[in-house]
Amino acid sequence: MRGRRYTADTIGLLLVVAAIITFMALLDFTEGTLVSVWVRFIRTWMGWGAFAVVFFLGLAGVLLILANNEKSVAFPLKRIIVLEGLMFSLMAFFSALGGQSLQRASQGLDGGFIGWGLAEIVDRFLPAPISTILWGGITVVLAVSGLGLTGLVGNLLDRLLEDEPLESEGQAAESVASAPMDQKGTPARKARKSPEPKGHAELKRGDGLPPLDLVLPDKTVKADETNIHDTARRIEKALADFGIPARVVGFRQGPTVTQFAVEPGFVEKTNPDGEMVRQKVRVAQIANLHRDLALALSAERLRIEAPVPGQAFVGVEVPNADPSIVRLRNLLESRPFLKMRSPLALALGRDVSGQPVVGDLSRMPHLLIAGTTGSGKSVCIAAITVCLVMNNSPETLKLAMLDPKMVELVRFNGLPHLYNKVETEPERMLGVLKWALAEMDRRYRLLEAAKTRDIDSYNERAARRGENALPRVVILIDELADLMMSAPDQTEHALVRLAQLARATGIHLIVATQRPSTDVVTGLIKANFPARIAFNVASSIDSRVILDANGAESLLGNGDMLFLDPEAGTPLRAQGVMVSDNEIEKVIEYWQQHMNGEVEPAPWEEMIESAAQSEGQDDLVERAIRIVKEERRASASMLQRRLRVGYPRAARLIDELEELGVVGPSQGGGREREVLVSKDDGEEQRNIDYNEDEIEEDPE
Ligand SMILES: Nc1ncnc2c1ncn2[C@@H]1O[C@H](COP(=O)(O)OP(=O)(O)OP(=O)(O)O)[C@@H](O)[C@H]1O
Repeated sequence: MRGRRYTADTIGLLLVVAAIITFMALLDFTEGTLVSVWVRFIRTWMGWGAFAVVFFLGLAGVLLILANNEKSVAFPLKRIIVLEGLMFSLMAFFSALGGQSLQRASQGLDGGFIGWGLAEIVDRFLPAPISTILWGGITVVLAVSGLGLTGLVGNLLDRLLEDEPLESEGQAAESVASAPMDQKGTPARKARKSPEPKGHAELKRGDGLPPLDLVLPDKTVKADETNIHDTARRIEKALADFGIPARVVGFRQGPTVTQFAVEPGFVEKTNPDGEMVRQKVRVAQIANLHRDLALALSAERLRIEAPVPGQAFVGVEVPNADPSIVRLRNLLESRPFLKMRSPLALALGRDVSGQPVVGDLSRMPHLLIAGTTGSGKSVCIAAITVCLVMNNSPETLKLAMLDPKMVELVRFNGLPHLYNKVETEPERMLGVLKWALAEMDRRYRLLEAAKTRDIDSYNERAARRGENALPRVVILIDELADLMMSAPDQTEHALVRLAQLARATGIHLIVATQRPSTDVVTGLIKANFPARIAFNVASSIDSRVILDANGAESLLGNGDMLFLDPEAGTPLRAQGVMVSDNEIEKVIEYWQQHMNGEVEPAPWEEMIESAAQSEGQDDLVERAIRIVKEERRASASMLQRRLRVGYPRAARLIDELEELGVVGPSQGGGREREVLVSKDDGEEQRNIDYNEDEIEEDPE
């Protein structure tokens, strides 16, 4: 590895030296047997184009050295093609200008033999001076396109090369093999690594962002074809033993599971008229056999996707004997990730074929994560955080982290993106949510004053006018249950209101819980968090609470997840990204070195202080919410009476309820306010779930 690195550096250096020597020899500053032969050769064939050779040699050398030292400069193929074209058209143009003389070409003048040949071809159809003007025109267009990379040709090539696969990278991704199988279940062609893109990373990453080598790359894992072949045979046999003819027609291997494509066969039945008819096996028959298949394959757990969306087969997902770890670096460089072109692009993991699973937080626009203890939630939140801070500076992205578990997220203390430090006490966390609501309102007022629709247009306008842009804010909560236990109504209403309205103002929520019960993930919360990640859960009931579908109970833990993208509709199985403490430290260190790191007091400090001053207030708010829900009307005087508080306090409470979205705005004239939440919010959901509890856990 090290040897290869030095070789590349040496070749790069030799190319640069060759460029310098050639340049000097072209100007007659140096000579030598070899050098003279070389210079005569390029002068004769390329004429003055020989200077372009110097340029290309030098450029190739510099790019090679930079790329080898992780500082690769984006140099797209289209630019190379345009520059090459420019070189040839220049040579033809020189030749045409020089009167298209073969004698001059042989003396190493004009465009040399090549330039003369090109000019001669065109001259046959378009005699001078038209051909000269034509070559001049082509040269100008290519020069503008190649050097400025705008132009017609650049765009045209853009289109032509749109589907060109990016060069595959040195450090290949996790094993991402897939192959069809022949009749006997043998892989019909060698499993191959799918090309993992690279090369456009630097182009898309903004200036001043941390280098990608701060985070780890994937390790290459080869598909074990013998094992796969064997498992395919056992799946077919197990199904046949239950009277289900089916064929394994392919497989896709991901980091933790291999998905076998099972094509249902036909069974022969006698119809009432005594005739034999062929009937296709129903997918449900295969899906119902997941336990028997797990037994036959001696697999701990097995998930059946029946059918695989958009495919004509059933997917049987068998755990890999040797699961591999998904790392962040290759995902950050991958084409699907870069293609999102979003500052809030999230690299979540790799699917069952090893392809990157990515999502755009600004479109989700909030994310709910659930899973039992030890299933991978905290690792997921840490990976998301690292992914976000690898792509955003502390000026453009702010994070608020709430971690009642006090162990997982505190590792991020000191990160300049973080407001103050990770909050670990429930009372302070409530303060953060209240601040977020106030910040959202403040931002709406700013957007309104600037007559802009959302944070993007606001920031564009601010940039044009040289004003301060608004940073995006991501609030990460590592355990919702604690907050919901201490102040259920306030937490729910704050989360719901933020989830409903905060998107346009650039505030996003990422909320995790290990208790996907309906008193934590209430119906209202669920309805407002359409993007969800389910890690392994205890039962199919929990799985339905999170995903509205079974499946998460069959996951393997350790970052094995189902990602429900609101735009896709069906949950996608993936292995989550893992980031190590070391990677987190490096990224924090990078940002600390690049920012003048004064930790400002948290913006919610004031709110927390004022809350502390009026002790017991939270309790009062909770009671007020309950009362307006019951009474279906709300006014300060009613709260004054029911809560036995003074009028000013009751009026403040009504304002707080309005802020929380529980009651509508003042209608004037002392009229009662509209109650915006139904009495059954939360309750309704609880009832549904009691009913769901009655559903048999396994429909089998
Ligand atoms: N993406 C992953 N890849 C590999 N291993 C993982 C991954 N995610 C989690 N693990 C393993 O699972 C362990 C537990 O993960 P994590 O701490 O994220 O669980 P959790 O769901 O947050 O649990 P708790 O709710 O108890 O905090 C990790 O220490 C790690 O060993």
